[in-house]
Amino acid sequence: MEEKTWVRMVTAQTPTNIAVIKYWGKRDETLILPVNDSISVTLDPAHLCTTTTVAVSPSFDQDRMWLNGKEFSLSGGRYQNCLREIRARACDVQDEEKGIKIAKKDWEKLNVHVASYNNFPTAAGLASSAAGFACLVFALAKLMNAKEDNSELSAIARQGSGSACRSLFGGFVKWNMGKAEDGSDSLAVQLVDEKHWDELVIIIAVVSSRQKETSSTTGMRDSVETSLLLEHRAKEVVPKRTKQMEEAIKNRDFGSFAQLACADSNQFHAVCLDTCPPIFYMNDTSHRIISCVEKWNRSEESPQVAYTFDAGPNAVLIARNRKAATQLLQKLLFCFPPNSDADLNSYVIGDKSILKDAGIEDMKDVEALSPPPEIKNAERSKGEVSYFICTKPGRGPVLLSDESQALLHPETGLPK
Ligand SMILES: Nc1ncnc2c1ncn2[C@@H]1O[C@H](COP(=O)(O)OP(=O)(O)OP(=O)(O)O)[C@@H](O)[C@H]1O
Ligand SMILES: C[C@@](O)(CCOP(=O)(O)OP(=O)(O)O)CC(=O)O
Repeated sequence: MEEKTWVRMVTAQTPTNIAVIKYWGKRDETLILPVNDSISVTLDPAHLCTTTTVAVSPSFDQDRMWLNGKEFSLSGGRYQNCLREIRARACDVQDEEKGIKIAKKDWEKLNVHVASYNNFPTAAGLASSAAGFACLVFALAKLMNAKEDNSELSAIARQGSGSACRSLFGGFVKWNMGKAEDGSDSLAVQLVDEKHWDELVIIIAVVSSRQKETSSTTGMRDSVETSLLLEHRAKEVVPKRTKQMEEAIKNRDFGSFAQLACADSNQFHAVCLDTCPPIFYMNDTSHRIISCVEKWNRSEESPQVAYTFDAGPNAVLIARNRKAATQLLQKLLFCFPPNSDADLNSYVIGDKSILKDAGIEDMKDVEALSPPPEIKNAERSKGEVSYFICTKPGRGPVLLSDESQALLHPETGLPK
């Protein structure tokens, strides 16, 4: 290794994902091995993603990380596991232009700096940990010239947070639970890429709430210990449902897709209720959103929208196409208008063209919306939803080669 001080950096961008067949329950807590397969859709990184820059330099005296601009400890077991696993796979690196030569054996002695930024709220029930760990592992693998493919990297990201393994791919992704005790076959594979079913539109209702009381990690541990329904779900329900979901996705069969996704979300929340002590992730607003979607779907010949809820009250609504998404947004804005002083521009974010298609330009248009005909005496409740994000299925991780997008300074390796 040359003694001259240098900094080598890599920047990556990784999407978040939402499960349509849920992961809930581990059979191994340390390796993060699940009790069932799960399937997710990757969300468009333009609206929800993590950007992470990782750097290495002989001048760094310890591993350090900054998350959203603030120093953040890497001492947690999950970060340590990811770092150890990637270091074990590091290879020789040679950058002639910068005069950098790192031999495989040197990686054990070199420290890294990590700076990460989420373009959406962290720890707000929008799966920042999934995008975050996937991005960390992907970026470190590229920095250290690890030769593993994205599926193999997903088995490392999984050790940061289970759901993170599914963020290594775009489109629809399956996490195979695997059988091996060492977790080597518990990894993510891409079912179809984001172009396969590009008609789908996703609207996320970020529901106003306090910080959740039970983290996913604790919640699923309690469910494994106490819920008989979870045992039945993992053994009898998910294996069949996963196959049916794969078929529905392959055939772009929205009717089956919606039925399976809604049923699986509802069963996951039923497992939470079946847990001792019971866990309540959804709130009254979540239930009202379910009711709106169910009534609309029943009033049509075939389902227009699927809903799914993770470990929190936010609704992820997947519309069969743009027309359905436009109608959905109109119904949602009727039932859940913003507070009177709110600005529409910050109430509906992401792909605003859907708002335009819905003919809504300002608050007057929201006030003038007609009640959804399928809901009797539809009420309007202001302020129950904090904001909506309009997005779509998206691509997997990418490297950002433009140095101006790096979050660390190319000479010091400290946050810009
Ligand atoms: N960009 C990131 N890089 C590395 N780790 C991150 C990143 N963003 C979030 N995390 C980790 O994830 C934690 C937040 O995870 P948590 O499960 O509480 O929330 P969430 O993933 O945003 O929401 P949810 O799991 O309810 O969907 C953070 O405290 C941090 O440890
Ligand atoms: C409800 C879920 O979002 C649970 C996600 O759990 P996490 O992946 O956050 O849990 P850990 O593996 O303990 O980090 C369902 C899902 O994403 O499949």
